[in-house]
Amino acid sequence: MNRTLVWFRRDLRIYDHEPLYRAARRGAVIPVFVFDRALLKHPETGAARVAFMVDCLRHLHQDLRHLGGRLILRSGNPVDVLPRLIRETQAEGIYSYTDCERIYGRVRDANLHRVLAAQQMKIRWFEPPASRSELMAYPRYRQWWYQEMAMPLVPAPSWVEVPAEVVSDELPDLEQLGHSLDDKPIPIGSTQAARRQLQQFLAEKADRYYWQLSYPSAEITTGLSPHIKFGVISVRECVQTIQRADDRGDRRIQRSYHQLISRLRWGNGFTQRFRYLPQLELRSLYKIFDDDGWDFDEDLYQAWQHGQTGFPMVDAAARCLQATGGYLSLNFRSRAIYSSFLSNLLGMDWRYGALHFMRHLIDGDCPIDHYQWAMQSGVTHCVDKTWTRIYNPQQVAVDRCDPEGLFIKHWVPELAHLPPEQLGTPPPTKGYPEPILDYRQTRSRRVQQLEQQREKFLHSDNVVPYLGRMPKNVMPFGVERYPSETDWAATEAPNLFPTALELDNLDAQQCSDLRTWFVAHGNIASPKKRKQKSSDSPDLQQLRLL
Ligand SMILES: Cc1cc2nc3c(=O)[nH]c(=O)nc-3n(C[C@H](O)[C@H](O)[C@H](O)COP(=O)(O)OP(=O)(O)OC[C@H]3O[C@@H](n4cnc5c(N)ncnc54)[C@H](O)[C@@H]3O)c2cc1C
Repeated sequence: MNRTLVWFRRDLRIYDHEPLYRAARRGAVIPVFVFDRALLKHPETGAARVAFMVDCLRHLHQDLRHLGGRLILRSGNPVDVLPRLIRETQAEGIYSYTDCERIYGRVRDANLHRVLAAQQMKIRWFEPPASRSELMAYPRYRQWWYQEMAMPLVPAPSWVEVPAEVVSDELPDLEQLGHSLDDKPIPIGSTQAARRQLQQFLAEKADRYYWQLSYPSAEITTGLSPHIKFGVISVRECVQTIQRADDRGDRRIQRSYHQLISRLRWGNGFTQRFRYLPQLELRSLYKIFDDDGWDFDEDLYQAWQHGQTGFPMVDAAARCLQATGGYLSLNFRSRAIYSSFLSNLLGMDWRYGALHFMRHLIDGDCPIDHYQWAMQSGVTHCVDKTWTRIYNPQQVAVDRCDPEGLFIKHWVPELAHLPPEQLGTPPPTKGYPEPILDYRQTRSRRVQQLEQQREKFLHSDNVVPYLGRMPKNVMPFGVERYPSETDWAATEAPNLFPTALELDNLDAQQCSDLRTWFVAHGNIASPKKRKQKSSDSPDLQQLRLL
């Protein structure tokens, strides 16, 4: 009987999983997950996310059990573990999805490729839905994405036969993986839980989602992000479930569905950008922003991390992130206000912020997190000059995101006695710090700086010469702050799989296609246009600022 090893990574599900389905049709399967120290000890790895992942693995094992199989767990470097497992099980080779989340994973997969080839062993890579190897312009990708989402889901295999003699390690606990819990509540990690979340959203929240997205206290979003990060549910299944759901002819629900599907597409789009340009994990999109350098002040960084800036909306977000890992309670808008404060107003390198987020977010996903950070810092979509988004963290933030002050009062109880209209700039209060910066001054300094930096490339037809290149040194950001396993990064300019775009070899058409990934698109109104539409109802105005 044929035997195939199916290597799970961030695709911890049995449904809509092509490698598993095809392997099961070939014969026996060895479904394996490898606890990889390089990832467990990456500076951006957070304990809460590892705890969630362990729960996903527990449920994946149970789901495989229902199909007659089980999950085989191993620990070590996959480049050593997998060839050994192939030999031990006499499997013909490995089926797996490609993964473009991190440079580390792409270095590992290139090494694995080489080691397997040297031993005449095979690996077959599958493209995850919504991932493309070739460069295409963003509008075409967007169109293709909808076609891809409409493809039938791959069914779960009817049976998974795992050879009886293949043994698995025990599922480790968090301490055995080198982490300890920091009191963040961990949601259940399973396909069933993700499906329940989505159903609950459709039944109870869809009529308000679009309208209350900016209010963290409304907790109106789906809560799917950690599940999507680990691939416990496929984005395609989410999209099809939403499209099938009854909208009851309600325009509000239709609008919410549309908005949610767009957001799912944005997430995939960020991964695709990383596929083209893995350097985005370590660098700003345009070289000039890193060449000019950033400010850094450890005391201010600490104040920002611990919610001691004197700006209640920022401090509430800071404390919420540390206490909850952001799950459901730290929505897009509060993440954006919080991040903009560090990079724009304090002028600090966005990578310090992205690092802190990744160490705490349960849904921490490198392409989304790093790209969002870079976007909020104004160093990505800036060919369009209007795209300077510096959030005002004072009363404007309270009025637009927390008009009743519920979020702030929950996380900054020192201010619970104040009315909402004082929460933007609270009067001196015992136990609560004075503001650590002057908003107007710092904002205008940043706007000036960004405009000067952008001048360098803003009027060029071809921006590719100005983009940051893949660095030779791939050491992750943050290794000097947190003990990490980084032997893999010792090689200069390592090979990557999938390979990155070679920016210096693009033809004119490719340069122009690439540019479309980094400009604002038609369906996103520029701040100027939003102002012109100010005759809209307050609800509509507020939403356009998302
Ligand atoms: C600085 C910053 C860092 C962020 N870091 C992450 C991160 O590490 N992981 C992460 O999943 N999201 C991140 N986001 C995006 C967004 O805040 C979260 O996706 C959302 O809060 C997750 O909750 P949800 O699944 O309930 O959201 P829902 O609104 O229900 O969205 C469903 C899914 O759509 C996708 N999505 C939603 N909003 C966005 C967005 N703005 N950009 C890209 N994809 C989106 C996500 O996959 C999300 O799970 C970040 C945003 C900012 C501003």
